[in-house]
Amino acid sequence: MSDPTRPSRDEAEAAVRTLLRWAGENPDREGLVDTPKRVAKAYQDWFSGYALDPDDYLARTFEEVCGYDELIVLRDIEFESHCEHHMAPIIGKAHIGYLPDGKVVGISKLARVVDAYARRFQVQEKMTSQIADCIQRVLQPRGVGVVIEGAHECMTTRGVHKRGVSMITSKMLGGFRDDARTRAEFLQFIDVGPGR
Ligand SMILES: Nc1nc2c(ncn2[C@@H]2O[C@H](COP(=O)(O)OP(=O)(O)OP(=O)(O)O)[C@@H](O)[C@H]2O)c(=O)[nH]1
Ligand SMILES: [Zn+2]
Repeated sequence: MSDPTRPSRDEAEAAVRTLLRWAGENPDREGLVDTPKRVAKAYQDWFSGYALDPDDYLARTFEEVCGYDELIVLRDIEFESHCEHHMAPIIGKAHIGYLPDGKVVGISKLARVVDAYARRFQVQEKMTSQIADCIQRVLQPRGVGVVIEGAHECMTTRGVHKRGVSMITSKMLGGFRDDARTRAEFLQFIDVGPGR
């Protein structure tokens, strides 16, 4: 059911015109006349995650894996998100590991879970937790580890103006939290950081 409090597309486009005027522009000049429409369309893309239920991606599992019970790692999952404080891009990579408990998921589904959370307004810590909690809740593996490396444009193109800074966050659950060897093996597999 659609949310009756949600603004219409016309209202969203009018808000973009207001911002353009506030920046000192004339939204009626040729180059800008279609910009509110383009921005609304871009928002539908950047924030498409609100319409998705990430749990759905993990519903289909496979059990014919000949008893495979070791670490499964998907590293370097690129994502694009936006920080909820400044609405500025966060560009980065997520790395996910889990210890299966009798069933596995198609690996693309882990990347889909990342996107479903990334395409929202985010704080990196929250996104890291959301991804790990979703995998734990739905797949119920023996453990999950999520590490995210993000570059925050609110720190590079404005404010403190620091380039080349990465924020690294991690969330470890189950065996990844309790067993130092599992955690170490995961971190060795993903080998986070430049120069690897
Ligand atoms: N912990 C955390 N902080 C973030 C994230 N994205 C942006 N921030 C920070 O959120 C903070 C918001 O601080 P405020 O003081 O309210 O905002 P501000 O005046 O624009 O701060 P400056 O960025 O320092 O100019 C800033 O320090 C940002 O660097 C994130 O994902 N996690
Ligand atoms: Zn920010």
